[in-house]
Amino acid sequence: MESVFHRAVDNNPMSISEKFIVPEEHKANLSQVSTQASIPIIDLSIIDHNLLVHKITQACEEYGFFQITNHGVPKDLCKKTMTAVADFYSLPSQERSQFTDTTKPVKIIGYLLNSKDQESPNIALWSESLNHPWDPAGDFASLLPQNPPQYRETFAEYAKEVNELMKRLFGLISEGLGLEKDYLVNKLGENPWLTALANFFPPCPNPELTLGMSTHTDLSALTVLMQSEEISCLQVLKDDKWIAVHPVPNAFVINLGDQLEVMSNGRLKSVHHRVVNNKMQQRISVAFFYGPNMETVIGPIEELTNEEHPPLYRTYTCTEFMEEYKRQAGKRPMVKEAFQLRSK
Ligand SMILES: O=C(O)CCC(=O)C(=O)O
Ligand SMILES: [Fe+2]
Repeated sequence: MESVFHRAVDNNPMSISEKFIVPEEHKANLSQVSTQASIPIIDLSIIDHNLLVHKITQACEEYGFFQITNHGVPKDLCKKTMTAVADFYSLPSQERSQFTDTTKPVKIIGYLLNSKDQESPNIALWSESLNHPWDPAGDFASLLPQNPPQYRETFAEYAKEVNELMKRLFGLISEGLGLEKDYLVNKLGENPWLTALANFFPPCPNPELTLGMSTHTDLSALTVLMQSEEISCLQVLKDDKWIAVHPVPNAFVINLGDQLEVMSNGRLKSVHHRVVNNKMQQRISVAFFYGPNMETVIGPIEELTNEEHPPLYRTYTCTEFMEEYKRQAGKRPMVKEAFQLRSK
C-alpha cells in the first residue's frame, strides 16, 4: 500500500498529488462550516441523575453526537494512549508495512473515496487508520503492534476503562428510552462486535482539496472517540449544515451508530460526519466502536413501536448488515436504508 503517511510525512510534499484531490462535490467548503454552533457538551459528573438522562437523551435525539467531560477515564491513561498512537505513526514505514494485509484482524486501512463511475480513479483520503479488535479483558492485546513497546499494555488498559464508560452510557440511553438500565447492553448480546480505529491525519498543504475521512455514519451502536486537542477537524451534519467539533480538553466525543438509530426506531440519530485535514498540525483520533453480537437479531425495539410508531426497519443480524455494507462498496454507503420499511 502506498501510504499517505509515507508521502506526506516522510517526503513532506509542498503540493498534493492528484490522487488525493477529491471531486468538487466532496470538497469541504470550509468557509461554509459553522464554527459558532456546537454539539452539546455534557458533564458526566452531574449529581442530578434525571437531569443527566434528560441531557443525554436530548443530545441523542437532536444531534446524535455530544462531548462528555468528567467521564472517569484517567487523564494520564488517555494521554498515554494518544502517545502510543503518535509513536506508532512515527515509526519508519517498513515497521508499519507488516500491517498492510487487510484480511488480518489488525491492519492499516488507507480509505478511498469511491468514484461515481467506473472510469474515474478512486481518490485516496489524507489519513491512515490502524484497525484492530478490542475487548475489556485485554485478550486482543497480543495481536497489537509490538512497537512502540507500550502500545499493547496501554490499549488493554484503555479498553477496560472505555468498556466501563460504554456500559454506563448504554445505561443512561436505555433509561432515556424508558427501558431498563441494562436493556441495550443485553439486547446487543454477549460477545458484541468490538472494533477500534487509531486514525492518523498528517498535516496537509491544502485542506480544501483533500478529506481525512469522507462523510459517513458509524455502523456500530455507540462510538467513543478521543481526539487531538487544539485543532477542529471533525465535522457533524446538523440540519444540512456542517458543524465543527472543537475539542474540549479531556473530553470524549460520543456518537450513536446505525444500530441505535434502528433499535430506537429512528428516535435516536446516527448522524453523518466527516474529518477535514489541518494545514499545520498532524491529528490523531482513537475511535472505539461497540456493536451487536454478529448473530443477534437487531430491529426496532418492540416497546418503542406501536400503531402510531410502526417499525421503520426490518430485523436483521449484524452479519447481514456487514454483508450489505460490503455489497455497497463503491457507492456512498446507505446501509441502514437497505433495511428500511418506510420513512418517518
Ligand atoms: O477522527 C474523527 O474525529 C472521527 C473518526 C471517525 O469518524 C471514525 O473513525 O469513524
Ligand atoms: Fe465515524
